[in-house]
Amino acid sequence: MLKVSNLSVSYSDVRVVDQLNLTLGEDEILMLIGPTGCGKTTVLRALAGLIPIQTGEISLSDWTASPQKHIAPEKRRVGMVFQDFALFPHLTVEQNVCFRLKDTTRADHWINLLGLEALRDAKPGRLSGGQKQRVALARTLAHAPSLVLLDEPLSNLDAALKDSLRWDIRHALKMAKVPAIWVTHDQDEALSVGDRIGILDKGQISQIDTPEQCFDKPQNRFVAHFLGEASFLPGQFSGENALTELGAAPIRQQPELTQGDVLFRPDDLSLHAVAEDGNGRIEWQRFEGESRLYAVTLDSGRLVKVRASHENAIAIGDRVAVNIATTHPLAVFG
Ligand SMILES: Nc1ncnc2c1ncn2[C@@H]1O[C@H](COP(=O)(O)OP(=O)(O)OP(=O)(O)O)[C@@H](O)[C@H]1O
Repeated sequence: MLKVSNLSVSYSDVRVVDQLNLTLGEDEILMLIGPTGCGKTTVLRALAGLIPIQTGEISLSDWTASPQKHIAPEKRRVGMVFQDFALFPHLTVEQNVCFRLKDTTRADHWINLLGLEALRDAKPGRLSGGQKQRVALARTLAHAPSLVLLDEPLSNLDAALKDSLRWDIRHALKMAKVPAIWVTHDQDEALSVGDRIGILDKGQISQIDTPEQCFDKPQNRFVAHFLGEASFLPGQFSGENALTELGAAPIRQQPELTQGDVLFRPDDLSLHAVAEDGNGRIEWQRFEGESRLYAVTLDSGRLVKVRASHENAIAIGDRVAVNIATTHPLAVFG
């Protein structure tokens, strides 16, 4: 189990990670997500022992590191997978995976499991991006790490490959029964692949929870905005209901609040075109394949985003009626 308490890291005098706490279960996958420059890679580098830490403790199975007690990277049993694969170009797939291994049984297991058998003798230059990343993962897992850190492992791959490889990586990590922290910029990846998500903001964890909780019950507006499209409408609260300009909405009760903003995800609203009346006008639309995302400027001047079927094509500038479609309680903020 990984336990990180009060971890702070600075570059020169600038604090980049600030009093970070987290605990990871035995085979848990934590997705670390946050705006550019918020400190995600720095957290990984600190856990791997590649940079000194200023406060706190990191402990994993049989070691504990602190500012006073640095543990060398090679003593930590932490495996890293990078976006640029970091393979040795002059070595074959097998030699890359077995690099510095005395017992290669485990290497054979991962070469097999990650579908690399036919490529054993190939050099990295001949491999596709997805194959290279499988080799990098096989090499990491063959060394029986106690923790795996993945820094945007899929960001150099095309969309179709990303989608299948993310599940292969998850499956392999679960088979290896090893905890992992996986940094990504991709919100869909974070929501779908992780057991939990940690949303980092300026070096601090803003929320750490299951994907469902982070999406449905964001702790603050930053998290609400960061994980998917978010529109806010002011409302008067009464028990489990809010009265908004679009009518009554079911809300998650917050007894201390009598008014505030209601969070609407694009699927919480519906819209249809109207010849006249209605309550808004299409500002822009984004075709998403199976669906369309519309931005509607309501007559109040507020903007809401609504997802509709791809068949439902409405022109920019057209009048629409927007309604509350959800029956599940929505998050509210004071
Ligand atoms: N070696 C370094 N020396 C000084 N400052 C650094 C160093 N590495 C990173 N930083 C700064 O620390 C902050 C956090 O960087 P970090 O790479 O951890 O962010 P990140 O969340 O991984 O960003 P991104 O999503 O863009 O990869 C940034 O402001 C960055 O400029």
